[in-house]
Amino acid sequence: MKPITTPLSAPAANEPEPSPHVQARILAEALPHLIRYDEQTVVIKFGGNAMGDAALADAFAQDVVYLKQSGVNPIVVHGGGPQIASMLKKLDISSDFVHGLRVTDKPTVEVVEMVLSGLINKDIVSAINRQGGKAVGISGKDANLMIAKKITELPDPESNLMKAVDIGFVGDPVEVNPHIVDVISKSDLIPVIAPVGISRDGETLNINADTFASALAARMKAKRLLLLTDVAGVLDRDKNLVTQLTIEEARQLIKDGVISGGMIPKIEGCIEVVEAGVEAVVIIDGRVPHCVLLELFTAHGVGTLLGRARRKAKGLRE
Ligand SMILES: Nc1ncnc2c1ncn2[C@@H]1O[C@H](COP(=O)(O)OP(=O)(O)O)[C@@H](O)[C@H]1O
Ligand SMILES: CC(=O)N[C@@H](CCC(=O)OP(=O)(O)O)C(=O)O
Repeated sequence: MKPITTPLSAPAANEPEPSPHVQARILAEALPHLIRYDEQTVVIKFGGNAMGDAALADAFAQDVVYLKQSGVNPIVVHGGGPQIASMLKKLDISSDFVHGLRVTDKPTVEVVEMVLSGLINKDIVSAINRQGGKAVGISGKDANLMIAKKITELPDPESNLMKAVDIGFVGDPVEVNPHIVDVISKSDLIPVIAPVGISRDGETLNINADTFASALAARMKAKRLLLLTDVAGVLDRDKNLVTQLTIEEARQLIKDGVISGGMIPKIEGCIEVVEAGVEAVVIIDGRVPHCVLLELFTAHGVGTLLGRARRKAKGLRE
């Protein structure tokens, strides 16, 4: 694991505009990346923390439209943890987390669905459409996209052995039917998906958005899965950014407690995705404007890469 000390940060407000010649060169330099991702599926998970800032959310929407216009096939899965938390607070409903997952009773799952499939989904759809795209919002319930089963056991933090739990209406994907996503994205439309699933007996289940995006990316054999979050990437014990992780190193960081909270389902999802044959998953810093374009269309990576693709040198990707 090689820490880097200078992750790419947001540009300064007074940064000078590049000259037209430089702009043209930048476009020309993007060409090999455009060819590489032509007609490839890229699943992008837009985390609830990453969507807090309106300017950043607009930059994200612009990146998604840019990808679609460039011949890439972007599929957006969104989170909304902080937004669910603030709605629950308004309604005076308390909420706990176990192993990075929200304990979800019946009233909570109703709020989760309203916030994710209603408010947030339509906000993102509108943001993409404002940038000239044509987004369509769905959830894992539509056309049985994400069939899930209630989680009944989780690793015990002390023994690391699986232990029976009851965390309510929280689901783990068991069957992914991406037909509806294929139909939408084969046209000029961009699918935007809320991470709500359905059980075989018709119960609504709250699914962690990283887990949802990972299951979809794995099933669709996506070229890349990008997970946007509110940190520079995975941080080691000394809070340095880890630019690249193997599956074994990732598992060890969870066991050692260096990876905790919401980073656990992210990393567990990443491991499954890479094992399912997706070339690479990247956890990227959603606080950096245009982080999606930076990651895909420049040689500068912006987070932690887990997968088969290797970085050439510090901060750079092959
Ligand atoms: N080793 C780690 N490196 C980076 N972040 C970590 C680590 N361990 C725990 N975290 C936490 O995981 C959070 C990201 O997960 P989460 O809150 O679910 O974000 P999102 O809403 O973007 O999915 C970080 O803000 C950080 O608090
Ligand atoms: C089971 C579970 O924890 N579900 C999540 C779903 C939203 C989510 O994952 O949002 P972020 O990506 O913004 O964290 C929750 O209720 O918060």
